[in-house]
Amino acid sequence: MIELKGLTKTYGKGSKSTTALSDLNLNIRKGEIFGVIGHSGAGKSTLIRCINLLERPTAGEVWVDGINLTSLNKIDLQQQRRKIGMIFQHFNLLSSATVYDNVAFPLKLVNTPKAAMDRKVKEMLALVGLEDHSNKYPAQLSGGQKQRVGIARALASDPNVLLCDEATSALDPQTTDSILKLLLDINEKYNLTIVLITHEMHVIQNICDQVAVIHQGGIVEQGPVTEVFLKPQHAITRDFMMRDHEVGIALEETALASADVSLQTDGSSKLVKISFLGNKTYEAILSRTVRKTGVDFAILQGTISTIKQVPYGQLTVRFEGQSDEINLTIKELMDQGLDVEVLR
Ligand SMILES: Nc1ncnc2c1ncn2[C@@H]1O[C@H](COP(=O)(O)OP(=O)(O)OP(=O)(O)O)[C@@H](O)[C@H]1O
Repeated sequence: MIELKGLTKTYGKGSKSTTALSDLNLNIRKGEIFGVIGHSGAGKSTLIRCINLLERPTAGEVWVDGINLTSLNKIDLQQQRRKIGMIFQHFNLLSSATVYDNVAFPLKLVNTPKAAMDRKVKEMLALVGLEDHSNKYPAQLSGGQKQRVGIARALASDPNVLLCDEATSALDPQTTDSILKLLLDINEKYNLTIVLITHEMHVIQNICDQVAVIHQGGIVEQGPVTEVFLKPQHAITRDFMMRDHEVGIALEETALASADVSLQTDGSSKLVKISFLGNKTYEAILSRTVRKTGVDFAILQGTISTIKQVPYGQLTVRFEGQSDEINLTIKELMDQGLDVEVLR
């Protein structure tokens, strides 16, 4: 659906130039919610603005729906851009226009007949739950309501793709969640491809199918959110996880220290991290297994949460017993579909 090939963007020239994106490649499938996460200055805004060519890449190609946007002339590009909606951190609404006129704006630009425009605007306002606010001005709305207008406006032209540029960064946590829920509903209802950039892991965790981690203008890690979330490989990804789970990480460090003590006393213990996904999170797999193998365990740290409404759990556990019994326990857990990482 969206393919970025060798994307490079350099701002400025000579010694004062900054390379924001460097030979970046990315593939986004139709109907996916694809999140790009990165620290400030990593290149997120540049990347998302290159997808609809609000920013022209210095080199590389942008393909959307089988069309190479970078090869189009101005008129053809304008036409293709209508199929790519965009929402922004600070909403970018017309302050002197009503909610109705803000949503109608892209339809007026292409001379949509009045009756069709009225139908579409009302449909979009109902979709975002603002049908009773159509005569208000942006200044009379809350942040979440302003973003809902932004979403209604972006969807009014029936786009195939919605780009979200830090769309919830200016909102409080509760409003953020309601906007994320709306994006998820829209994705499901219209099979709309959504690309979002963010610096917040919980945004990715809430609604994304796939995630790419961007650092210094390149993608350093990418994959299904469940995989990247449960087994972060790159230091930058781990850093993001740590910010969201600081307490858990601190406890894990304590657990590692306690394992050292235990190892010094009897030698037959192992510290492991067990990850559960889906319904397995709620099953009594661990207790069933240790009852069978005769191993004791101490739980040193644990989390249960959800990734895009799928439950997952992570436990840091110290097994104690004969070393062959411990190894058998680990094997049995893995055979039952749990992910087990031996920490020490
Ligand atoms: N118009 C510009 N002119 C010059 N340099 C720019 C311009 N826009 C971005 N940059 C530089 O490109 C790099 C990437 O910036 P970009 O805004 O894409 O990062 P970001 O990940 O979106 O950061 P943030 O989260 O802070 O918005 C930075 O070093 C930035 O200073």
